[in-house]
Amino acid sequence: MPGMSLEHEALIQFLYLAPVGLVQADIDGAISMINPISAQLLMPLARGGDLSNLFAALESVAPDLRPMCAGYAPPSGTICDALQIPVNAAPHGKAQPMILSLTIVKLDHLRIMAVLSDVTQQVQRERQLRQSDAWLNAILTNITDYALIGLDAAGCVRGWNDSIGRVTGFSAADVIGKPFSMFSAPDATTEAGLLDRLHEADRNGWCMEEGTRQRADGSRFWGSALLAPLPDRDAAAPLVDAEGLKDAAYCLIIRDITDKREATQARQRAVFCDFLTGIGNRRAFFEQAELELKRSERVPRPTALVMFDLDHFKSVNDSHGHAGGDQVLCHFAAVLTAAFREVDIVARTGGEEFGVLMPSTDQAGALAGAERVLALVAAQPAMVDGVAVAYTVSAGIAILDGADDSLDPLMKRADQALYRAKNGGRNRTSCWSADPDAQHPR
Ligand SMILES: Nc1nc2c(ncn2[C@@H]2O[C@H](COP(=O)(O)OP(=O)(O)OP(=O)(O)O)[C@@H](O)[C@H]2O)c(=O)[nH]1
Repeated sequence: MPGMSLEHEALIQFLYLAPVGLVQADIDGAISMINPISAQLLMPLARGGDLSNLFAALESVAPDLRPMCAGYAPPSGTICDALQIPVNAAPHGKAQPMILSLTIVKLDHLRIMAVLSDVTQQVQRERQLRQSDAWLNAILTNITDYALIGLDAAGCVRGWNDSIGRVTGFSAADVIGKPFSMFSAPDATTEAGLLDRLHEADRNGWCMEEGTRQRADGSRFWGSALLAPLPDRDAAAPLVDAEGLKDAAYCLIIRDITDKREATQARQRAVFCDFLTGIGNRRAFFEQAELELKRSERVPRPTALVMFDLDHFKSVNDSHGHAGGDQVLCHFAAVLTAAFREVDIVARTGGEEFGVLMPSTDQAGALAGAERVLALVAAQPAMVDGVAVAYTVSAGIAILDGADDSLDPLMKRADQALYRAKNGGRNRTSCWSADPDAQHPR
């Protein structure tokens, strides 16, 4: 029948193109059909390259196949399922002994079908995973400068290893059930920042950050935090032994790297620091702010931008020289650093223009921050060659809008508010509003 031959042709084509080895044989192993992948896998094993019989071809590596098939009584069914056959003779050019996976299905009392694949790499990966487990266990019990913490899906502490006490000074009673932000200094993180880390770990498989951490006694250290989601735990085979860690959703490893901080910061300074003031440069501001904006897109939260511009700076330069003007800029950068949190992104975005992006901050919080800066500048003039130089600054504030798809519209609004503060007489703050008359002047 033409239909039959078409079907047969399609089957043959499928067998040839299948990404695994397929062999059809009779119940005694005599091969009636073999696809190229099977031939490739079996050829090096078959004595004299003879591929007429499946059992004979595999004789040297799986001698019990023939009796296994002969002894399989049911009329049809799976004779063996993903049987791993180590091929002792490593193939040419490969140091790794090869491992074949073999499944044999009895189709009827006359025919069997075999599925063959090379699982060498998979087995190697499984072995590596087991090694990692062993390694992780070693960390848990032996290494002392890491604190290993198990977190639940919401980022709250479930368990820890003994070294948590050595690294952070916290005891079990202090940490259990608390969000992992408790290990960060309060001004170095926000509640939403904690969720960001969990999302980033979920998306990328891990998340690593460095920052100021806090010990139980309030003292601070520079620490790295590696956060990794854990695969679903099999209760019968816990990955780690410590109480509370085995069912954790995330693994957090905190390390005290105070001694490496200088090297890390020197590298970052070269790329992301303003050469004059030492605070973030324009590039750092744009990169970090875009990142922050993406985070607030995923987990909405208020985000504020404050743009500062020194007033009549040209006349500061004219009176005290360009070098004197530089010292005033440095003074203002130091004021900004003191006035804002570590989590805020503070940068010099232009000549005498500075930007501060404040995560998880609403208009009232941003306004308070800007007013704090104006008060500090008024209270502590810059010192230029031993002479006090009084100066003032204006600030424009804008809040991230759900429609903002980049930093540009937010900056534009903050600039408009800043322009209004300047026009309103300088040395003041202004919050952007869609209605220009309603913009909040100081
Ligand atoms: N010392 C110093 N001056 C700078 C630097 N970058 C920009 N400037 C000066 O900053 C001044 C900015 O002047 P303008 O934009 O006219 O503004 P302004 O005099 O501050 O007046 P308003 O902003 O309107 O209050 C110019 O004189 C620039 O030369 C810098 O790195 N160091």
